[in-house]
Amino acid sequence: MADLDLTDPAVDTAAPTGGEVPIFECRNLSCGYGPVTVVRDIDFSASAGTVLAVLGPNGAGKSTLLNTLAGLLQRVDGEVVIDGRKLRSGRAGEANRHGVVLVPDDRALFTTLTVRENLSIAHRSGGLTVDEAVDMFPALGKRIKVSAGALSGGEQQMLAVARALTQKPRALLIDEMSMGLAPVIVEELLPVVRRIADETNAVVVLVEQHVRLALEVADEAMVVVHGGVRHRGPAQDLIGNPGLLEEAYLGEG
Ligand SMILES: Nc1ncnc2c1ncn2[C@@H]1O[C@H](COP(=O)(O)OP(=O)(O)OP(=O)(O)O)[C@@H](O)[C@H]1O
Repeated sequence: MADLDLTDPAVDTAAPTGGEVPIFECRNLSCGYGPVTVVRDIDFSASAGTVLAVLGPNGAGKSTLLNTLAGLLQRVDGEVVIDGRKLRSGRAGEANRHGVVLVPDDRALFTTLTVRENLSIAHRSGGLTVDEAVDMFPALGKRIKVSAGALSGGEQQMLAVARALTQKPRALLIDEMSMGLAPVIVEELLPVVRRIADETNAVVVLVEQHVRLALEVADEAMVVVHGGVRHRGPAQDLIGNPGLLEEAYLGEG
C-alpha cells in the first residue's frame, strides 16, 4: 500500500485557472480486484467546493471506487486527475501528496494517541492547524487530551475527518461517515461536510447510506448500482424523484 517512489513522473496537463475549472476528475474509470472488475466506466468532474454524493445499495462498489480514487487499489482502466495532474494507478502516497485524502470507513485512527497527537502527526503545510481542525468539530476541543480509542463513535468520526483536514485535501473522500452512529449524531455531522467544502474549497466525495441527509448537503449525486452509474445529476433532482431514491437505497427502481 505504501508508495515509496521518490520520483514523480505524473503528467501535468492543463493547469486550472479557478472558477468552474474542474479540480478533481475521474475519466472512464473501471476498478476491481485482480481479474474481477466490480465498477465500470465512472466519469465525473468536480470544481472547487463541490460535494458529490456517491449513493447505492450494499455491494454496489462505492468503497471500491473510493479506494481506487485514493490509489489504494490498481485501476483496471481510466484516469484520475487532480488539479490537472494525472495520477498513476495504485499509488496511494502520490495521490495523497497531491491532495487526495481518504477518510476510510474504519477511520484508521491511532487509538493509543490523543486527539491532539492524531491531528498534529498528520499535519501538512497549508492544511488546517490543530486548532482550526478542532474549530470544525468543537466537541473535540473538550477531548483534546483523550486517547482516540477512548472516544465515542461519533467523536472518532469527527477526529478522522478533522485529521484529514490537516492534510490540505483538494479532494476529500469520505467513506460511510455515518457507519455505526446514532441518527442524531449523523444529522450533526453531515452539515459539517457542506461547511468543509465551502470553507476549504476542497471537492468532497461522500459515500453515504443516509441518502436523504447526504443529498441535503450535496451539490451533485451519482447512483451506482451493480458497479455501473444508474444516475448522475444535481442532488436536488434526486430528492424529488422517488424512483431514483429507491434505487439509491435498494438498487431497484
Ligand atoms: N477485497 C476484496 N476482494 C474481492 N472482492 C471484494 C473485495 N472487497 C469488496 N469486494 C467485492 O466488491 C463488490 C463491491 O464492494 P464494495 O465494498 O465496494 O461495495 P459498497 O457499495 O461499498 O458496499 P457497502 O455499502 O456494503 O459497503 C462486492 O461484490 C464485494 O464483495
